[in-house]
Amino acid sequence: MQLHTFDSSAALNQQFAAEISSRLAAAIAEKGEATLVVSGGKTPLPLFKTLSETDLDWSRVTITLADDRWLPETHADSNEGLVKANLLQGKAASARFISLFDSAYPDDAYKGAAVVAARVAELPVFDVLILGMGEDGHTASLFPCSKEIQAGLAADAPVALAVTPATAPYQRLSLSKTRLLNSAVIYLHLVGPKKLTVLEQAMAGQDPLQMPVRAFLQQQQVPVHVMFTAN
Ligand SMILES: O=C1O[C@H](COP(=O)(O)O)[C@@H](O)[C@H](O)[C@H]1O
Repeated sequence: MQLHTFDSSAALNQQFAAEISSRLAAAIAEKGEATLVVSGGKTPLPLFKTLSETDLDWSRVTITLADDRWLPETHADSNEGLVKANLLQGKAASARFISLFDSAYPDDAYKGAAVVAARVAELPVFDVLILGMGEDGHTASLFPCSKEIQAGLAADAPVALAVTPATAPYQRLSLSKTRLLNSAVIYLHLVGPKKLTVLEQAMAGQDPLQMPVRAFLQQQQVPVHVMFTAN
């Protein structure tokens, strides 16, 4: 794991967006297409705006989420709604988006999970994966408080699974550890001093069931860059 610390959110976003677009451009040059996986929550909003203003052949980029709340995109807490309103705009408006929600089962992520998993299974190796982290050490929707945590971290997990966190609202749809690790590079995007304290706690112990973000920070399969700013 490499920790990159920035003086401000503006400096982080500028450097981070440049790095992401350069990796996506390299993937397009090599394969004709690129895949970007982002996270929801409050942290990535300014990054999404910067990315949406970045020159790139976005029509060759497929974007999906590491996780989402099981909600229609019109709901204020939908990560899909957030991405569509803030990232799939401007220069990035032509990117293809793969939803982690299925309106055929609007109230039951467990019934819809297989349909979403089939969509995600068609995607190649993720060229760029951006993860966030909660103060309980969850990442994507791999929550330590959920009964699905062992399944989500298992080597033979399906690519996506339904999750019900005990300490956070809504049923969720999360990509599994195995699918998330099928990435060329992973970025962990952290803003604020509390997130640094949680990162230090995650690095100080080993059990991913207690802090699932450890499954990404403490592995050797995929390079991980932590992009951090205190403010
Ligand atoms: O519940 C979630 O939280 C994490 C962190 O969110 P933030 O608001 O602190 O940035 C996020 O990465 C995840 O995608 C989301 O579902």
